[in-house]
Amino acid sequence: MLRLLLSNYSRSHCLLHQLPKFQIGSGERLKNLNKLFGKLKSNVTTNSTHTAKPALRLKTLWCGAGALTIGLASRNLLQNNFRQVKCEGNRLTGIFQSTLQPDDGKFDWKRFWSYLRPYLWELLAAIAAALVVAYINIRIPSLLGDIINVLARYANTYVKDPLSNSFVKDVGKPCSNLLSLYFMQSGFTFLYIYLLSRIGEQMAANLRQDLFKQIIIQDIEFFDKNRTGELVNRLTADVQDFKSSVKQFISQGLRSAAQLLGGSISLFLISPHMATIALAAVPAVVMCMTYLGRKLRYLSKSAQAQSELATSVCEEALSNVRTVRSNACEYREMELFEYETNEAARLAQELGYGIAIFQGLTNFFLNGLVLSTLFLGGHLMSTESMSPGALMAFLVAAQGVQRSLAQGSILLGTMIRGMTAGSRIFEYLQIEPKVELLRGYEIPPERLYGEIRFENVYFAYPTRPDHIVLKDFSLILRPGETVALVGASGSGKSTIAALVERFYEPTAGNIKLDGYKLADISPHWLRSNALGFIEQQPILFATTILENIRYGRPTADESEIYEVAKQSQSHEFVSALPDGYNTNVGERGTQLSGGQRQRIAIARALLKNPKILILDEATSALDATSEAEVQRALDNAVLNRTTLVIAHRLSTIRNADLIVVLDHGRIVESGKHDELMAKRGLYYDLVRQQEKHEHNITNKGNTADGSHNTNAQNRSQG
Ligand SMILES: Nc1ncnc2c1ncn2[C@@H]1O[C@H](COP(=O)(O)OP(=O)(O)OP(=O)(O)O)[C@@H](O)[C@H]1O
Repeated sequence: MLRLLLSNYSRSHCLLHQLPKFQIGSGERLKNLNKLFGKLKSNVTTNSTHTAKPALRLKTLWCGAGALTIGLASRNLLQNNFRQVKCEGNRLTGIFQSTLQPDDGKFDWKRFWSYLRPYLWELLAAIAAALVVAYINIRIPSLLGDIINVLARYANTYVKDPLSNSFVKDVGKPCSNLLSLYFMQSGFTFLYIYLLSRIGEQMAANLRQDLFKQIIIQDIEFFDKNRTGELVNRLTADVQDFKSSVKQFISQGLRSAAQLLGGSISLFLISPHMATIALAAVPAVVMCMTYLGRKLRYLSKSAQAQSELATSVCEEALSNVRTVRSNACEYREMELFEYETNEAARLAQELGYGIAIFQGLTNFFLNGLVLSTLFLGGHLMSTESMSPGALMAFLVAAQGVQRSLAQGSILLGTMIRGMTAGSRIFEYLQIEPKVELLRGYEIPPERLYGEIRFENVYFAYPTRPDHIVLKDFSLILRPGETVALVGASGSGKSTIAALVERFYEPTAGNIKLDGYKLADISPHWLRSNALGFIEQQPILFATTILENIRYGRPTADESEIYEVAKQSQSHEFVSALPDGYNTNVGERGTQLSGGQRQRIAIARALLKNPKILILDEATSALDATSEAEVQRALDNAVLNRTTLVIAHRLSTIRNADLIVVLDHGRIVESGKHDELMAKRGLYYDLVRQQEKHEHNITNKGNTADGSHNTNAQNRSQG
């Protein structure tokens, strides 16, 4: 689908207005990624220990917290080993380690700030409102105390006439004060929650848009390496997690921080001596908690990566449901999904255990604080350095501090989740494509002839740099000529087409279009103006036929669309459909036959009126009748265009001006059809095989319907 998108105009055209905003540190990021991929390549065993190791270290730390931790450690170790065994022999073999990436990057605060900065005033207003609410919360107990004091005064008094009684007067003032505080509290609560939700939603939308932009402009190499499910997960679940954590952290964090500050000041005002002793232990506790927090962040990242893997299993199975069904693999997919989700749940539980232990330790520290206050305060009371009332007030204030600290430890869990999700989003935002879509020349229409030259091209796919696919490949495609590439499977035919499309860059040598190096030409211009690409199995979008054709050139009007539909032999069958051009083709075009999809794809390519056409085995997946129809469409399409045909069938080869026979990325023979037939080389063998194959198809056709429609006859009818 992405290749289609790149080779067409419309969606990439929209990118003109959405160029990446962030270009910082891409080199370093790529280096890190390369390192990471290098590591991941090593072997499954290393990876298994790699994921298990930090978890083990964390567990060693937890040992102090009791036997529960030891049980957990051994259980997890067993499960990690089990996972390695279980992954062998299923379609995820070798994949899970690539998603469980080590915690390499720190949270990018600078980037986070760049998303927050546009909403600075709203944020400041939200902070101010939250602080007012926190202040009101501190004030409310003392006003409640005033009311209780009045009530206590009248507790034993018999009131004859409640209205004439001074009680109403006495209680009226604190009550009206409290009421106005309640009003203010609800007003400011509304304000800060509303503002924070606005900021959160806008930030999330910006993040999603930037992430999508950044992903869709990546080189094809990026998509070879990353699974669609993973990418979609980052765009959805991670952005969602990040947004809710930021909102929660700011709103609750502000309240707790304000209360913590207010409480601590009260503690110092009541007894500076005891407050100093109580708070002396805080730095050690903070250090310990920070260490634990870092470990929890690693666990959180693994849990999120695993949940991403589970999503991609489900996404892949659902989007390829026909393949699943035809291989009767529903139950296998269920098992696989169950296994992956259980694994995600296990890791999330492990994180939950970590957070629970963290909070348990926090509570222990806080309770210890109360106990030592009592102990110390009692001692001070015994020496008459402190009154019982002051001790009581200190304890109440200490409890307020305790509550906000306990809340803080819960918030730490939220922060860890949010930072993990954020760093996973920022990780992709930083990757810059090697080939920029809009950078480069645009050849003026009057100088565009459509000559393609390969000059001593060497190429290896970035994912397999050691496997050289093209070796010293040179070829000229003259304007208006049709060149057919033939050769055994894996000989490099599709690779040549991909290089013309600039899906990849040659490792060495040059490819030129009308004398201009392809590397210097804008890939966006090239694909939207000069090249038309028709794949073996074209993919349509889940929209109408009209819009699918228009995808080739969004500015085209309906008459132009009907014209190319006629040229591609689509008009007749489309007009016969109940909704005509407004027929929805279903997901990936499944509601049309293979041949119909192919003809719509040809129409789409013709709408660009490209000088160069690339046909990647455009008819090889079709039956004889569809092939004849598509062939007629192609015969129209190639007229006056430079055409590169990746051929498996003799029909296309016979019409070609030049046939090039490839073997392991090298040209072994080339010439016209008859010349090659005469030479009896590799090409001859290929032709023999194909003639035999076509003969079999013809015989089958005869037996099935009694007709004598050979491929050749079909073509001649066309
Ligand atoms: N995206 C990719 N990443 C890594 N290697 C690839 C990729 N695509 C193809 N290859 C490898 O490159 C070689 C050439 O593949 P290519 O698809 O060009 O062959 P082909 O001649 O078109 O084959 P077929 O006729 O079967 O389609 C093969 O060894 C293949 O495994």
